[in-house]
Amino acid sequence: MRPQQAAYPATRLRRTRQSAGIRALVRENTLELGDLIWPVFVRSGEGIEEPVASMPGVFRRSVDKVVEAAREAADLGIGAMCIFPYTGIEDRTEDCAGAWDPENNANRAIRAIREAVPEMVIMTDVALDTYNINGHDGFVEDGIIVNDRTVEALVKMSLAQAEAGANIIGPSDMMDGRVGAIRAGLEAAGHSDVMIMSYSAKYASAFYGPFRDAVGASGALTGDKKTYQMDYANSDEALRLIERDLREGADMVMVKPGLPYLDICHRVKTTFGAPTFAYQVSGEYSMIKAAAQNGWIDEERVMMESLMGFKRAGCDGVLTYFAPQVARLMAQGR
Ligand SMILES: NCc1[nH]cc(CCC(=O)O)c1CC(=O)O
Repeated sequence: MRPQQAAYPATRLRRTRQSAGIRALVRENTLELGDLIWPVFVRSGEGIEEPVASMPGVFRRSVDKVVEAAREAADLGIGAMCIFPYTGIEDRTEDCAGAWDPENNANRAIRAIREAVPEMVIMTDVALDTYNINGHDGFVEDGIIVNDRTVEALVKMSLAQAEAGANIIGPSDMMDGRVGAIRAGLEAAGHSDVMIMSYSAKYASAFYGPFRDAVGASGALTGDKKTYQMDYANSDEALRLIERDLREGADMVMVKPGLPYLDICHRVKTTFGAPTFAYQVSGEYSMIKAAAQNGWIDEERVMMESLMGFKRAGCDGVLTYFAPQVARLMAQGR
């Protein structure tokens, strides 16, 4: 589409910017609470809300506190949450068996939220890094990340989450063939309504640093994730990954990180027209928080502007740690 317009002064583009009411009439995009998914961190214990040092305003909560937070979030109008477990180094193993334990902290949280806040949409994270002794998303044999044995484990992990009551399974591991295998596993187990949001175009990014602190992976991780997460110099490859995952049965796809990858979001949405999400990751959140704490930027305005950027790029929704803050701002009618 090419806009047709008369020459100045017949066209003065400032006319449609002259007042708040006019600007509202011609506004092209909107941001609603229904677009947001709130990532939360769950840990063991009771009555615990432990701040994550590198993510101001973000906590690791015990299951009872996650349920409380879910209730408050729902009352504020947040419709979806994504559950990430924190695992200390003492509970990490080479065989990652905690990942498919029905009683792990993530699955206990899913069950408790499903019970206490039945309307909440619950998304999960599927990858071995939060249970792995070495912090990697797949099994490591002789220093190599092994694909197919990892995929079998990811299917078991997904099934345990679906059993616990998850609505959306979120494979974030970047192994090949996992979406198809998880879909087949869900169908065979009678979970045909459980959805998959694939972290399809997930880049090997330094913006995940604070998250790895939050889940206890920073100390554990040996090396980097470049043999499975994407090279940030590539974008055609992102489209191939998205197409592959849609063909394997992904209901929704995700680009991650967010702000430095809006070009990818736009290409994905215009190419495939599938439900497209971006993850505004921990490092993006912490950068905004840190600059605001220094008094260098206006936190609320930068938060809203960054989130609208995702909508403008074509995203249907965003995973963001800002979700409760956005909800409180909107509750004040701002
Ligand atoms: N599979 C793990 C996973 N799932 C979500 C994030 C990052 C989220 C964030 O930074 O906010 C990561 C980290 C990683 O791949 O190392």
